Amino acid sequence: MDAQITRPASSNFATRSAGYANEPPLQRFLAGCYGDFKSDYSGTVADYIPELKRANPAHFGIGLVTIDGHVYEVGDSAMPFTIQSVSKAFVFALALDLVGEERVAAAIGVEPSGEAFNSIRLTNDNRPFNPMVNAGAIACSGLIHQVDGAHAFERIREKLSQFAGRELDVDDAVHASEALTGNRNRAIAWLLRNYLVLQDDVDAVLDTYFRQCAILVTARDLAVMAATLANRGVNPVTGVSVISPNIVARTLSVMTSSGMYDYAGEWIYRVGIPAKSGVGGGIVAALPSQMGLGTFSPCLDSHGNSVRGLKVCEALSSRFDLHMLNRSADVRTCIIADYDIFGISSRRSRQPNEQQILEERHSDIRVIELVGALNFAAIDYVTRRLAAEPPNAPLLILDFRRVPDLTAAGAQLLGENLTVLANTGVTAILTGLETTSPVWTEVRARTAEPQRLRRFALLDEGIEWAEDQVIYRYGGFTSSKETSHLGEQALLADLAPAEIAALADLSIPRRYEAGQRIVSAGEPANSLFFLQSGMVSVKLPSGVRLASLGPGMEFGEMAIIGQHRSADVWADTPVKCLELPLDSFANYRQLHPQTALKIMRNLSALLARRLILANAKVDLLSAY
Ligand SMILES: NC(=O)CC[C@H](N)C(=O)O
Repeated sequence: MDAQITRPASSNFATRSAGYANEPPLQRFLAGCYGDFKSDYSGTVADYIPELKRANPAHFGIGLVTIDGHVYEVGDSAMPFTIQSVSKAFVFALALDLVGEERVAAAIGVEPSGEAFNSIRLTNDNRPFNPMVNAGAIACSGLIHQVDGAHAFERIREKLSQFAGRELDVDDAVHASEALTGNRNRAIAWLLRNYLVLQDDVDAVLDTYFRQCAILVTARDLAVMAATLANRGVNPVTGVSVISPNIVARTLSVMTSSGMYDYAGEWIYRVGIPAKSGVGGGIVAALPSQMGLGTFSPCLDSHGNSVRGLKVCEALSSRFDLHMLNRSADVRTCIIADYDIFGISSRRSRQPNEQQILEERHSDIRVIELVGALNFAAIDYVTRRLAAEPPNAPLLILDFRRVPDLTAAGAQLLGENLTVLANTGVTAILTGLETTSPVWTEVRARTAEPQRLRRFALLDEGIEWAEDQVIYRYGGFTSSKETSHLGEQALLADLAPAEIAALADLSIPRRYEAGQRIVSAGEPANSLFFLQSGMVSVKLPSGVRLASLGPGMEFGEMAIIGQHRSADVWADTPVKCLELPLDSFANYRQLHPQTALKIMRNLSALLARRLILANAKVDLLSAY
């Protein structure tokens, strides 16, 4: 355990920073803690396990891992030491996972004992008080042994490795040392055997327990493990789902009430972060939905908790107000935008009669864009806002593209609300969700009126579908199969029939199959197109749709003023159009300057309209 310090405390992060020259304030704070507490040699190194006596009291490492997987490290954060009792939290989680809540509860309580970690006292019904003291932890190892027998330890090592995000090893010397001297634990184990809390071979269970305590970790590992608990069971560094959120909640509960042994009450009062300590000098602390902390310093106080580790936790909690019960959240921030479609149509360009319907009925479609992980309180707010604020649009779009998670309670409230709305004729359109999205599955399962519930991957698709419903309802639908005459083209507005006929003569009739690319971004722009029937979509090479066009609309018209195509145009249906080569058009312009002027004026009007629409969208985006 006397390996060299691999990285000096003060410089391991300075070289890492990129971008702005200064390091993040939290890194500075942790480095400050290291500086402030490293000269504190109070407490003593655990010596009842002889091998632990060899720990170097100077060692001091801090790791902190954020919910998005960023790792802060200071001091001896890469120094290995034995996990000892810190393992208890994670092995408890594993036991719950393997044998289920009922069997765990039958064997082990969840009451704080108010006694030292190695207390031999059991509850009145002869169970260990909780899984965070030795008796309860040995009982947990026993439960896992009942399932896995000789492979119990390997199962534990694997699970802890997943929590840490790397393969963990064992310190054989510490294991052997405790196995040789751990008679008090042996006494506890035999007592548990007497009450049938342990049902397997006592020595085999004890060996599993001793070995699990001798697993080697670093402060960084502990921080990742804690962050996995803080992140509802998903390791934020590896992205691996290690344990279910339900089990995480139970594990954090016993850490809160008993993680720091007979200091647990004081700890939760002063620091307010679920934590677990071990006699190897480690502490894990997990602040739900924010971060995980891991500290290592071998000198322990009279409760068996690392002195410097306690100080780091206290300093961090008080400096940044991290007590878990001192929290505030403004649910109102979960709605980032709430609007009807006035001026904000989908990217599908509409025929004039369709456009007019949408302009009149814009308040029939309400869009609410949600943001952030949504819980019970946030969805309650959304449902109240729907009840209180007009418009009572028959088409309600809820956009989830910025929502990473919806709790079961949130899904329940939303499902109930959408059911009630459906019964009053409202169709809910959830956008930003793939078919496989758990949010979609959850909400759909809880909405009793599935025919009034729709889903689209993109908000734009949802708006387009809603627009179609409005247009259909008010009788204005123009079939994409309908054919338009050249005179209906906006670019040719106000041209006399003879002028239009002359242009038609210069054009080449074209037909395209559905799915065919008509124009490619980047190629020379040497013609423009008048769409006579069918639908086309203008898309960026990335696949983002800029517009969908129908009969009577032109595309590629930017060729008049630009050298290259700026986007792809795809046929969505079979398409019939007229292609007007630019060189023919150039000749025509020279011969008919007055007609050309009208066309240029129409082009300017088209571009102006597009700019007004784009401005409305920019305005909407910047308003939130
Ligand atoms: N508090 C602890 O870390 C105790 C663990 C140690 N292996 C023991 O059982 O005594």
